[in-house]
Amino acid sequence: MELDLIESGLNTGNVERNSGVELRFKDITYTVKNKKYKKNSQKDKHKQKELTILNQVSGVIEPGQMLALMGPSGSGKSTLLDILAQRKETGTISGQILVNGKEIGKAYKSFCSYVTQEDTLLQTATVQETLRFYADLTLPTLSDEEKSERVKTVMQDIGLYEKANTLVGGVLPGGIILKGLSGGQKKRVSIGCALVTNPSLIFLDEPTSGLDSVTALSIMKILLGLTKKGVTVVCSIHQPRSEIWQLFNKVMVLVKGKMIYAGTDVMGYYEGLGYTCPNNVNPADFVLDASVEMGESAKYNEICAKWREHSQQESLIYDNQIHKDIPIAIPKQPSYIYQYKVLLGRAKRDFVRNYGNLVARVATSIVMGLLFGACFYGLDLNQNDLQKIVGVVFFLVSGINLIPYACISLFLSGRALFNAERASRLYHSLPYFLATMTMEMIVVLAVTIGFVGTTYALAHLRWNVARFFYSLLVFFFLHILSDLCIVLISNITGTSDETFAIASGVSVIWQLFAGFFVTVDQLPKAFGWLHYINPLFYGFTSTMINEFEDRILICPKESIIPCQYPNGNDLLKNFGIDDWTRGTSFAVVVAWTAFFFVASYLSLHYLNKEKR
Ligand SMILES: Nc1ncnc2c1ncn2[C@@H]1O[C@H](COP(=O)(O)OP(=O)(O)OP(=O)(O)O)[C@@H](O)[C@H]1O
Repeated sequence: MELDLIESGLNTGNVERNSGVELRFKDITYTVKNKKYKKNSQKDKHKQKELTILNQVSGVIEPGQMLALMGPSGSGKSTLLDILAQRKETGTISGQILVNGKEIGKAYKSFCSYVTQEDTLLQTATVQETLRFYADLTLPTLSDEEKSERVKTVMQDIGLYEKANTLVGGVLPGGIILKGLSGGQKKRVSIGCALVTNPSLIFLDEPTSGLDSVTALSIMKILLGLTKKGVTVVCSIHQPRSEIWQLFNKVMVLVKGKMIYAGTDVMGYYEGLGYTCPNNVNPADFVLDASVEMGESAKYNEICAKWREHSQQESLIYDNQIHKDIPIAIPKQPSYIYQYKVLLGRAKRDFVRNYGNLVARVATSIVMGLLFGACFYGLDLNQNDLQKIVGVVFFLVSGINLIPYACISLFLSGRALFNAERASRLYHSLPYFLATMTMEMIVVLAVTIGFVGTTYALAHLRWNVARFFYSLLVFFFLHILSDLCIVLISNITGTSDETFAIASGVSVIWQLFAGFFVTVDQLPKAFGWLHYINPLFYGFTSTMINEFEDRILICPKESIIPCQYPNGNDLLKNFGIDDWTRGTSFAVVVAWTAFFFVASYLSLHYLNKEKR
């Protein structure tokens, strides 16, 4: 039924299509550094410094064609697609890519879209919201109504109009399974995202991989429907069933990084080379098997040379063709503020629909506060309780530092989506980072109020409005700082196990040298500096001063032993922190937070790229 919708004729919404473009690539060569090559090594003297992944690959893709890019595993299909979609960020690329006979530079992106092999979609968004997010970021000049119209059209194109309000679904960070779309429907949404801008060309990396044969066929029929609208579809594909094979009207075959065929009669061409398809064999299986054989045969170079000669002649014909002029407009990039607003809107929705982490963190913080309160209920300012008050202050500092460990999987799980969306140049990393951190700060505020508020109330710490809010502010910054430290480590390592191992080591060192277990004066001189590069030391110092400065403490009456701490300042002196003020130590906490803010953003921006 869904397919009927597609085949019944598609409209293009309000977005003008750059229809009918011809894509030509000439002599594409792609090389990468050979990581196994060691300079000056006798053993490696026969190894090449560089590996050639694609070697002078040329081809023409005509408007409205449905093209299968085939070849054995490792032949360079994904690499060629990445280069044609201009998503390759590593290695050296040479050659030319022409749209209707012209090199169009930055405008190229407005003509084409790319669908990756894996569906990287936000689980908590509905189909409509997912497409609207793309429309908001890629079509910023359209009005709200026009964008809604466009999204509606795309949902019809991909046969998911009925599922507009269904969540994408999948496994949420932390392992909760959210019911949603099937694998095939998710693939359609990925295709829909690529269709929002109404591209003339759509590249798909193995769109049927991981799907059952019926779903794979329905996806390919959707793509065929697009070609009827003038969209050119280019798919890398492994071993399509014969019904899918018949949907293609052109095949390109890559073997060991070289093109050995491109055209509409691969069977006839292979027969000419001496490879005949036996009866009752799926033609796609035959093409793949024969291509593998050619790659291994002694005639491989001869076969490549023959095709190259053919393609050069073909190229001459295309060089002399007169092409329709195309509007070459460089797509308008929305401002960072606009991107931030769109990303914040999505982050809010995600936050509300995936509230498990928020609830767990706030509930844990309140339970921890209640436990602290129960253990240290109603502390007084007498000499016996002073050590307990210091203990509560320290454990608040260390607890706040440990709570962000609950977010390691949350931070890491967002990376795949971020990488994929950034590779599609949907937005810049800065608005993404700011939107993510804005939502995180709301949780941090709730956790800090829950934890610190409960403890302060029950343990009777310095309970006046100004002192309490000051402490809240210090703990809020300590929490953000600890969050950002984990974000930084997770961006560097990229795995939760390593993040946990490194971050827990850092926390132990920070806590050990925070000034509670070993005071500043007691530290061996060689380690003295460890206090000063330790954010928890400044947080502890600041809250200790807030708690004790200028406070009259209770001394035992009629005691023969002199009172140890008649005033809070004496206690601060004993901890070696009387040289600091609340303000200066808090300023250092803020400076550390700023440092981690910048460092974690830079790590996100520079270290978190798709390795394409
Ligand atoms: N940046 C790179 N550094 C080193 N080798 C690379 C790089 N990019 C690609 N390759 C190598 O180039 C070859 C072609 O890779 P590519 O992924 O394009 O092949 P493919 O035909 O898509 O394979 P498959 O069908 O298995 O997905 C592989 O051997 C791959 O390891």
